[in-house]
Amino acid sequence: MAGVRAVDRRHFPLEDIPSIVKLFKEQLESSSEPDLALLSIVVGAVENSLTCNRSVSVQKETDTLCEHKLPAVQYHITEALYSRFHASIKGAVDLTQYSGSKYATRELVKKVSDVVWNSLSKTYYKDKAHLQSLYSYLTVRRLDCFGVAFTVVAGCQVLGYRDVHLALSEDHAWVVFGEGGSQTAEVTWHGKGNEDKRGQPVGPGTGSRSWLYVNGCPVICTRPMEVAALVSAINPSLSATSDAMEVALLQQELLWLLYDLGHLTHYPMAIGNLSDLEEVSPTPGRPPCSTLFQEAAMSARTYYKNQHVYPYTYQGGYFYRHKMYKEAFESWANAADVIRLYNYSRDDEEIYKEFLEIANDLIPHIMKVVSSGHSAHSILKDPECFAHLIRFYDGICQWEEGSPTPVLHIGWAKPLVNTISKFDADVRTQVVIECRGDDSSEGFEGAMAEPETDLKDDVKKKELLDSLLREEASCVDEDEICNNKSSSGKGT
Ligand SMILES: CC1(C)CN=C(N2CCN(c3ncnc4sc(CCF)cc34)CC2)S1
Repeated sequence: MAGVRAVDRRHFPLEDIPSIVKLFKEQLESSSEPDLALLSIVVGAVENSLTCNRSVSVQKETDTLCEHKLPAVQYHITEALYSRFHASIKGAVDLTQYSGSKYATRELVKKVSDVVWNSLSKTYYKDKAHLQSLYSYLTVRRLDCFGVAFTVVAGCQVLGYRDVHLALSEDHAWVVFGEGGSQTAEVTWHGKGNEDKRGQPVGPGTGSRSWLYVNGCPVICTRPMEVAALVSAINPSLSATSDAMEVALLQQELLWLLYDLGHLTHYPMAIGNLSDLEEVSPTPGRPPCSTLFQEAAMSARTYYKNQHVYPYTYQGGYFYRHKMYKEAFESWANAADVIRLYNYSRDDEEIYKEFLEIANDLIPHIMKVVSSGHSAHSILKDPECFAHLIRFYDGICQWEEGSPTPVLHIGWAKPLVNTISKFDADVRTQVVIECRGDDSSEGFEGAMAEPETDLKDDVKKKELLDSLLREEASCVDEDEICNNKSSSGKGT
């Protein structure tokens, strides 16, 4: 039985960001484990008070830079919620039922998941914001899918199990437990209308090569990384168009604390979250966000066999917003090099939407913007840009190959053909796209190499490309293609 860790009164009331950072620092540097329940209740209380049922006009008045006063987090509220969580978990789980082993069993993990699951309010909108913390769970009995997984891990910590940890893919969360974290268990739901698999090991997901389980390379959290997950999950959004600045600043400060303590090194998405915050309001003396986006990508390559997509879409989005279009193409091509060896399955909608937006919204927008200019340095005359785009589209085509669910449809073909046909033949023929043979594992590693742009023709790929252009020409305005071709001096 874990001793009930008294909430340390000394820190309260928490009235500003430095006092909350100090609480987190002490928890992270104390000898025993950081207390997930305590920290989640505290940041959930701050987030709730600053984002829920607040008129934006009020927000404007208090947004002066000098005062970062937060609505005070009182000791007695925190202590009451903390005790309520301890009592509900310990009251519902009779530990004498679960052998004397210091390791959790599947039955124990499932029991904690059931206690959380069955205590949630019956009907609520699961995708709403601000449902990720223990504050939400303990006050309104509402949690999102990540929140359920996090609360199960916090519950197991209350029961004294130090082996139960959060496992994170880019769109799902589950737990590992047992000696060496060798066992896995689903503890929450995923997506809409899917039967939950709670209690089952993370099974065929990895076999079916679906992105949802990142091909066996999830982020396996330590306790401090679970703190990083709860901090990453802080949601400063006040509305679809505005954020509560104090909540964003709190999240940024806490992420820097975790970064400095080394707890983000193996957590690419948390580094990406910090980079996004730094892009909006850079912290003096800290690395630029462009460096942080690169660190996130390096973390995914170093620790997760480059099987994560988001580090490259974080980076591509940054370059796009800063009109660094060639760099954006390269990041998106790197993202496609990740997805190409997955098979698209029904659980992968989130990443499908990500690639759809890049291919059919962001790239067409770039093409429109650069087509108006006539600079000699235009990306339309740059063979490396063309190479990045081909690598991007080819990665999506290969993603579809062998998948149970189709990816491409006519809606993809029009923007694709429009984009490619913006590059003149004399630019296209400067690009070599070497086929990396059939060994997908070799091809996979190779995919990370820079695309060859030697000035040699690769007949096979070029024929494929031209046939694609010809074939799809019927669906795009004939004249437009012909005009483009005639301007490049080369008919089909
Ligand atoms: C490039 C982007 C579209 C920008 N934000 C992105 N994300 C925001 C933050 N995200 C995350 N950030 C930290 N940790 C986690 S764990 C997880 C799976 C559900 F548990 C998601 C996620 C998800 C991805 S990807």
